[in-house]
Amino acid sequence: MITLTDLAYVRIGTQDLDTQAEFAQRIVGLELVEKTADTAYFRADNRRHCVQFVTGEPRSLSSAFTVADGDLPAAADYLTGQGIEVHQGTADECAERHVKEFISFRDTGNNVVELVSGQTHYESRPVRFARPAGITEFGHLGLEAPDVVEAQKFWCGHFNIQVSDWIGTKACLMRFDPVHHKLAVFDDNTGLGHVNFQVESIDDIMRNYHFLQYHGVEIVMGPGRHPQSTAVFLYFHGPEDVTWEYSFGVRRIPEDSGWVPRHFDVSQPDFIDMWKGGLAGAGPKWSERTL
Ligand SMILES: O=C/C=C/C(C(=O)O)=C(/O)C(=O)O
Ligand SMILES: [Fe+2]
Repeated sequence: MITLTDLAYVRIGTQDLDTQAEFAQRIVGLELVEKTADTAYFRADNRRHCVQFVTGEPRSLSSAFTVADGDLPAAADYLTGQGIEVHQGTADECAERHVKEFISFRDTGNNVVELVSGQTHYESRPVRFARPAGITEFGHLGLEAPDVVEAQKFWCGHFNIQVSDWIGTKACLMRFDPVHHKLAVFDDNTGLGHVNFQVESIDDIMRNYHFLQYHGVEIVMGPGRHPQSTAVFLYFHGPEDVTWEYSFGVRRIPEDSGWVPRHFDVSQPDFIDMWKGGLAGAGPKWSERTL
């Protein structure tokens, strides 16, 4: 069993680094920490960076979690013993990621996952956000997998991960600390579902909504409120199909709470947005009535 301590970063390939970098700053509001000819790093909290774009094929490259210093060799042995192929990060790869050490492997959705130790943090320097989106931290990652049940067994079987909630068998929201979920797996082929940032208030959600609308950014969903985590959310599309999310007010589940995962019924109109609860049994549309 491997103990995850935090989320570390996500690495995303891009065919248009400049556009991604401009969107991440001007629209998402992140701090650009460093940009070279083929990579750009973005900061949202004390981590030196949590998002890295890398020139190449536009797809998710890897998602990373932190383990305690000294835990990586045992983690590598454990995964190898389970028949999972493990790559040991080289010195150059570690330098590129700004970590002391990392290993990588593939999950059941064929997503590359990295376990890192010694991620560089800037504990005292405030984040120089490119705009006041209200971001407080890198919140969670949504990954895709063709079989969510199999993915859940993988994550809960090998890591200190527990299920917080199920959305049919279409999604599983999982935690490894009191936050309702830092990892969500969605039913799809493979790849990155979305990148979440927590924001400070519900006002930030609404201000960001108007800001995104003003800029003609495609809103995927929201503003709404997830019944699972009770977070108020706003999802939007960036270049090359990257989905971003702001959310506020994620539920915390204390370790001794005896939490039992709930199963949300995907046939209900409010299954992922409790503000749609009023649609249940709403009948024919008033606007479409025949006089
Ligand atoms: O599709 C459901 C999403 C639920 C939540 C939540 O409860 O906050 C997410 O943010 C997520 O899974 O990403
Ligand atoms: Fe989310």
